[in-house]
Amino acid sequence: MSAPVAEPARRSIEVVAGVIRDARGRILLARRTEGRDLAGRWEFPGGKREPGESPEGALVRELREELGIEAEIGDHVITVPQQYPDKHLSLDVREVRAFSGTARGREGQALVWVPPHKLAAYEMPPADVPVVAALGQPDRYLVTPEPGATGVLSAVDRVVGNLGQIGQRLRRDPQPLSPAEQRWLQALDRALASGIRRVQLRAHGHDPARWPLLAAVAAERCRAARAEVLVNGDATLAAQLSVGLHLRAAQLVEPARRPMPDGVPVGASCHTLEDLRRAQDLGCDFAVLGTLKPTPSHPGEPGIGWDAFARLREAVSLPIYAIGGLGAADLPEARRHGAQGIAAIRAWWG
Ligand SMILES: Nc1nc2c([nH]c(=O)n2[C@H]2C[C@H](O)[C@@H](COP(=O)(O)OP(=O)(O)OP(=O)(O)O)O2)c(=O)[nH]1
Repeated sequence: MSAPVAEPARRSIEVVAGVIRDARGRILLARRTEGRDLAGRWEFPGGKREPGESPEGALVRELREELGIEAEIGDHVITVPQQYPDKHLSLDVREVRAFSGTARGREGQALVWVPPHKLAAYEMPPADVPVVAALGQPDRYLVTPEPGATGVLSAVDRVVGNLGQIGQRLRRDPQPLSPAEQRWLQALDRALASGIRRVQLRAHGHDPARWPLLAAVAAERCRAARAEVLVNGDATLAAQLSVGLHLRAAQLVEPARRPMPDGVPVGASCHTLEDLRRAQDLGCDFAVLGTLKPTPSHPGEPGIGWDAFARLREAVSLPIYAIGGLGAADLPEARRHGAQGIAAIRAWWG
């Protein structure tokens, strides 16, 4: 009998990279030169941390060597753990608060200054997808709670064929909304006023005949606040309201391709590595992973904790929100484990 073949040991590298902005707010990317791993891809300037070096010290040295600038290191943005075929990467990204000198590619690398909203158009290594999202997308994802007790519906309200008209009517005359629904909309308004810019409209247990109408009004309020909206689970309703779709984990097995057109946001709830891989294969824009900590809404579930979150996150190249028993105080820790931020009902509800 032959001895079991040991898996080849994977190298582990720690890399620090900087977000360098010019006076116009554009961000500097450098192109990886030929003959190196991931050649041709664009990256945030930086490099490997040497033994004994602090992350800040390593970044100052790398930016001096690669670009000829003297940098002042600012806030932590995100640390992305990422599994590559031949190595394990930890990519620690920092803002560069200020720098002196003119950035030049001193190692023959091409440089480009990119407006933040155009970063996603540049082909970058897998670990940079969560970095670009962390720089431009909300770190708080509100999941709405159940709207509560419902009122009486008129026959007209039951006709959900023309949501646009019904939504218009409800906005002019809020009478068809029950007191519980009105309180729910007021809480949504407060959440939007507090700065929430990504919302999942979810109404487990709400009267399904009333939900499309309430969702239409809620979507309109989110739009007015320039918040992105995704409807939980219902692709037809999402299309009728012209909003995004948030897939439940059980729905990840159904579609063979992205269920909404490009440009319309698609999120997914994930619990396992398989869920995350499916979400990535489907072309989801982001995922929600949990449950992170024990929470009253999931009694008996211990929560996976941050280390397990990071191990799951590193297997895919997706922005991922952590969910479950988390709030604003957990945002820095979330970013240290590669999370886009925190998804929550209670913590973000008005
Ligand atoms: N500087 C930088 N590196 C990145 C980014 N994204 C990303 O995956 N990386 C990876 C690519 C490399 O594997 C590693 C940076 O290593 P390096 O540039 O100092 O050295 P290298 O090419 O010799 O890397 P390696 O073969 O030793 O892994 O980090 C990024 O945005 N900036």
